[in-house]
Amino acid sequence: MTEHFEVGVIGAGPAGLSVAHPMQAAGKSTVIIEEYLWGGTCPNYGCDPKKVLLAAVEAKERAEWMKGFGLRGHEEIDWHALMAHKNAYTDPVPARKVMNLDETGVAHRYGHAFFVDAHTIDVNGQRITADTWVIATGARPARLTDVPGEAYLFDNEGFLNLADMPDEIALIGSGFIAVEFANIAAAAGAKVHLIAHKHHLLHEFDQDLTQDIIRQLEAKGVRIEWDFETVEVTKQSNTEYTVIAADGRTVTVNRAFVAIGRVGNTDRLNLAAAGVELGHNGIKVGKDLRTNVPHIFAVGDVADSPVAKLTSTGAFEARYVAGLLNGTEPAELSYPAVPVMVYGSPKLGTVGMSAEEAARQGYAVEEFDMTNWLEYWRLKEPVAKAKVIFDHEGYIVGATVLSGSADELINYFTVAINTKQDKQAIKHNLYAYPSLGSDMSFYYSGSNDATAFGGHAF
Ligand SMILES: Cc1cc2nc3c(=O)[nH]c(=O)nc-3n(C[C@H](O)[C@H](O)[C@H](O)COP(=O)(O)OP(=O)(O)OC[C@H]3O[C@@H](n4cnc5c(N)ncnc54)[C@H](O)[C@@H]3O)c2cc1C
Ligand SMILES: NC(=O)c1ccc[n+]([C@@H]2O[C@H](COP(=O)([O-])OP(=O)(O)OC[C@H]3O[C@@H](n4cnc5c(N)ncnc54)[C@H](O)[C@@H]3O)[C@@H](O)[C@H]2O)c1
Repeated sequence: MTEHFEVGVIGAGPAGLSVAHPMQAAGKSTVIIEEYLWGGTCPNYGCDPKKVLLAAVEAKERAEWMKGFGLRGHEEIDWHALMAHKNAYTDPVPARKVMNLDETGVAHRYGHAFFVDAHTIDVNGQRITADTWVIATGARPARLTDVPGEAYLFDNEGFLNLADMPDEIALIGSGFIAVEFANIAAAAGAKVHLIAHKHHLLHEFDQDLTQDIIRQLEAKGVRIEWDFETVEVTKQSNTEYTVIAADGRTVTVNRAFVAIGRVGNTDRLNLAAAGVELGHNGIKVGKDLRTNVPHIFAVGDVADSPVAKLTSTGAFEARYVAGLLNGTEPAELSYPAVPVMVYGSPKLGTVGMSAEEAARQGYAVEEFDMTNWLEYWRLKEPVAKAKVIFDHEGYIVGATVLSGSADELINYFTVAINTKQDKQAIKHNLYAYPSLGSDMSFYYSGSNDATAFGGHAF
């Protein structure tokens, strides 16, 4: 028997769920299909568990800064207890997502979905038709090709579920995941080798500020293997693996992980049966996130859309498609400024125009050290820097922030960009005092006394 719905969604990650719920709420019969963990990458084996683990790393680091300023002793990460804390967050996620679907009345089917024709999919041999399909199948870790022994490598899911932190690990990659996991593993006491195949880390970020990230990683004992092209991985035992480079260098560890980017889950959808075309980086979509087949949309990591592949952007795209289908969104999606964060120690956040692009456009780049701001000074935080870009009219158009609270501060700059604020506008906002917001406001008021260890000259 074939079931029919007005809207069908493939993939129950942040993007799929963010389109399914509002469609059902608008009275459209909606079904969502998931083949693995309800909730998808972010809450199960991505952003959220990573940030839960980071809680202990941040607490340990903050305690270290305060040594001699009111704290003494030595903090150690108890990986088993930390994992239990993480599992207390992740274990209930899939069941909770299903409960939410039941509460809002979205039908859900468990299994692998693939197209039979442009209106029909197959799940476990059952046929489902829908007037509108939304593909939200996300992405999976890219793997090294033509590397013997590659299958010995774990990925992000393996790392975020490690029952024990091995004594020595290798992270192959030099992007978000490699840097974030290197920081967590090093704080948990592992000897970490970060294997970069070129001579840079986080190449899409401000390369001046990434030097601080490199210094901080090295200070924590992370060994960065530059220009290391992995050609083979060998297994000596269940707890000993060797990663071999083209130039003969070797790194022997207890566990090695791969984090070299992600590829969209497009290959097992039988897209040809639906006539859906691929772009360079996922499913080809127009400015309304419609594929070349008018009743099929793609959102989130799987869509070849012009933004960073993040939970925030995926959910934003999904809400847009729901709004478009419900008649509340315009025919073209326009994205606000997208803040992008690397959750290392320190954290690195960026939004809007980069300093490099600003130099090309002749825009003003204001660079400043924030360690004297009260919020940073009281914590004895060693590194806190920012670069803020102003256009010719004085409006903020970009910012990059490096500090333990960069994830919060970048949000202020994101709002400043989206609401077209200049220095004057920031000064005219009232923020809770003392807080990062008030520090920022004082900075722009010119009343921050940079020479007096964070004391504000009122
Ligand atoms: C380690 C890690 C850390 C991250 N940290 C952050 C962060 O801090 N901040 C941030 O914004 N982003 C972060 N991300 C990125 C974020 O997780 C993704 O951008 C986000 O999950 C994308 O959502 P999505 O719904 O498009 O895809 P996904 O979350 O991947 O969901 C897609 C779902 O579709 C299912 N599926 C696939 N194919 C089929 C099929 N044929 N049939 C049925 N179901 C199918 C999958 O099983 C999956 O559950 C991180 C990613 C990783 C890996
Ligand atoms: N904080 C966050 O928002 C966050 C955190 C983690 C992941 N993510 C998302 O997940 C995606 C995947 O993260 P990622 O770190 O795997 O990818 P990435 O795209 O951030 O970085 C991949 C890195 O691997 C390197 N690389 C490519 N091929 C290689 C090879 N053969 N050997 C060694 N290095 C190689 C690349 O030069 C690049 O620096 C991110 O792009 C992002 O969309 C976001």
